[in-house]
Parts: sequence; C-alpha cells; structure tokens
Amino acid sequence: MKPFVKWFGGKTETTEAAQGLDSDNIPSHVAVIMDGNGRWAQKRGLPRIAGHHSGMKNVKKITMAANDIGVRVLTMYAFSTENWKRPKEEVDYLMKLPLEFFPKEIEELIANNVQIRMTGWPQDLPDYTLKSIQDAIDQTKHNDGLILNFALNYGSRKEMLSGVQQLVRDAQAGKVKPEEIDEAMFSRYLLTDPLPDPDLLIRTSGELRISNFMLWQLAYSELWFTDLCWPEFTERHFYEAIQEYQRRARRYGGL
Ligand SMILES: Cc1cc(N2CCCCCC2)n2ncc(-c3ccc(F)cc3)c2n1
Repeated sequence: MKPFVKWFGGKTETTEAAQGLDSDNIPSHVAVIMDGNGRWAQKRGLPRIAGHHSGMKNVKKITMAANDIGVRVLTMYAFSTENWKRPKEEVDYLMKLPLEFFPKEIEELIANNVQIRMTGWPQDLPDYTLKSIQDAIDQTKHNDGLILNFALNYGSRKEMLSGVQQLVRDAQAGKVKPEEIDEAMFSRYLLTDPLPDPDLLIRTSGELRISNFMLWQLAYSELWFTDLCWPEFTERHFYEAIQEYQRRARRYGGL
C-alpha cells in the first residue's frame, strides 16, 4: 500500500479521500455513465437543460480528479444512440454542449497533457458539434497523458453488430479465417480499439442498469453505483469509488 502524499490544494475532503488510495492499484480505465442530470434539475424546479449544463461543468472536475491519481483512460458516456429520441430542443441543446465545453476547458486540459478522444458514430452529429470535437482531438493528439474519451452517439449493440459485419466481410474476402477469430481479434473490430477494457464502471443517479454501454468491454469490470445525480458527484465521491474498487481487489485478490 503506497498512500498518496500529493497535496490537492485546500480541498481537505478530497485530499483525505485521495490519500486513502493505494497508488499501486489505480484503475487504468474508468468509465462513467453520467446519469441524473435532468432529475437533478427537476428536483430544483429548473429546466432539464440546466441539469445538463451543470453536468457538463462536472466533467472537467472529475477529469482532473482522475488525472491527479494516475487514471490512464476516462470514458464519459455523454450521448447514446437512443438519446436521439429525446425532445428536439433537448437534443439540440446537448449537441451544442461540446461547443461550450472546449473553449472553457481546453486550456487546462492541454496544460495537464490530456488527450481528447471520441467513441461513437460521428456521421450523425451536427457539423458544428463534430468540428468542435475534431478541433479538440487535433489540438490534443500529441498529448500522452490521461485519455478523456467521450462516448458520443454511442451504442454497444450497434458497435458489436457493425464489428461482426466487418469481420464477416473480411472473412469473405479471405483476410480472416473463422478459426482465427478470438476475443483479441474481435475487440479490434470495436470502436473502443485500442483502449483497454474498463477496470471500473461508475453509474450515478441510482439506476442499476448498463444501458447498452460497452457491453463487451465491461465483461470483467467492477461496477459501482451511487444514488447521487451526476451534477452532485464530486471528486471525493470519485475517490470513494476508487477506494471501493481497491477494497474489492484486496478482498478478491486471494483465492
Ligand atoms: C452530448 C453531451 C452531453 C453532455 N452532458 C453533460 C454531462 C452529463 C451527460 C449529459 C449531458 N456533455 N458534457 C460534456 C460533453 C462533451 C462531449 C464531447 C466533447 F468532445 C466535449 C464535451 C457533453 N456532450
């Protein structure tokens, strides 16, 4: 057990929670289903989009908290393939969030050597959304620190089906023999390639579902749920999830 000694500024709660962590067992890839934004707003008599805006402001905070303890990949589920069914005005608002996020946050992300990545189908996104994201990817592509991976217009079953379709095309073209197909090869046909599978999934707002998110990749991941809505989820809560992950590793580490 190698406790963290780095001082996280004046945030004593955060510092205490981070210092309880074992720096030798930090999850390499943490995935987050950032749920409960609309509910957070409605509980306060605010419009749903106020919850999305508050949720967006929380993304950078948790990214920095993850970066501070050495997480290598942080995947944030921002928009699913099913979210297109939401009211048009809500979808329009959500599609503009990247345009608000980057001007505010890109400087600090670059200063912290963060690399931006997107997992999902870009072709369905509005041009302005895609340009905003592509600009951020281009500006950070030489960074080799934490990978901030936005799952945007992403759905796992669609991802797996499109991987199978490509694999069949490659087999029909003689590029792949059926008997060669194994888990490693199939993983290379998924949108998340070459990222490692998540070690830990965090889901906020009390929902206990996976919701068509990284179904293949989460096969062996620790799942951690909280009733907190995403906008209420702080750095201390993040470190508490990491502490629970480490406690489970210690407990199941033995036979
Ligand atoms: C669609 C959507 C929704 C969105 N929410 C805020 C977070 C809670 C989840 C729902 C709403 N956030 N938050 C950040 C982004 C984003 C996405 C890509 C990118 F490159 C930069 C920022 C975002 N995108």
